[in-house]
Amino acid sequence: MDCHNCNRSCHHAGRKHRRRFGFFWQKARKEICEEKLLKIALVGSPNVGKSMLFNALTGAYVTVSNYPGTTVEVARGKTVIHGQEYEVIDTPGMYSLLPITEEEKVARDLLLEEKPDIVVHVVDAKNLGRMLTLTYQLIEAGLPVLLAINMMDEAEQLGLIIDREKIEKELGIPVVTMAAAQNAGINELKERVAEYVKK
Ligand SMILES: Nc1nc2c(ncn2[C@@H]2O[C@H](COP(=O)(O)OP(=O)(O)OP(=O)(O)O)[C@@H](O)[C@H]2O)c(=O)[nH]1
Ligand SMILES: [Mg+2]
Repeated sequence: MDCHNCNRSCHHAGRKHRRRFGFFWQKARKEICEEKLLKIALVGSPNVGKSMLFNALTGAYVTVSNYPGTTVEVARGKTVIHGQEYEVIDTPGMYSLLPITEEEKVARDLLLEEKPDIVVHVVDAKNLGRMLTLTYQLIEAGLPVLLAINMMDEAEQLGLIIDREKIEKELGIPVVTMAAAQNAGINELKERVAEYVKK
């Protein structure tokens, strides 16, 4: 049975509520399901650390399937932030919202069709300037974007200075710095995601 609010066959459409509401279950379920599975999509160029961030967020319960009609694999998992469950989608690498490769087309279609509650644009801190082009495209497309500047460990080794607050002001979206390979900045990212979806 699918839940009316979040369109999935889920635990809030399950036995617990049915037992509680008994005969009136069918009528009542629309009102009682306040919980909604929110979606986080991880997007960005190839090799920036999307899958590493995906693994850090989701842990063990992950499903991988081909995007319909393609050979491109999309991984989905779950994470919980402050008691709220989120589906996390690891999208194939994309350079632009105007797709050239099949991977880019899948990533673009996923964003348009799945309407994520938050789009985390993962970028490589060492190539920030070049990668911000996609950030602007995502913002212009009206998507709820959060910028995650990854590989800060390598950027720091190179002596690069990244002014997170300044970038945040200029872009007008939340910006976090992180090093997914070292599990650094993951909690900060989660906090900012929670803040963003609350608004
Ligand atoms: N030094 C460093 N390496 C990282 C970090 N995050 C990811 N990597 C490395 O970068 C490489 C690419 O990471 P992935 O997570 O596979 O990148 P991706 O964005 O999923 O790449 P595609 O799936 O090809 O689009 C791997 O070798 C990771 O170990 C980081 O914060 N610091
Ligand atoms: Mg990947």
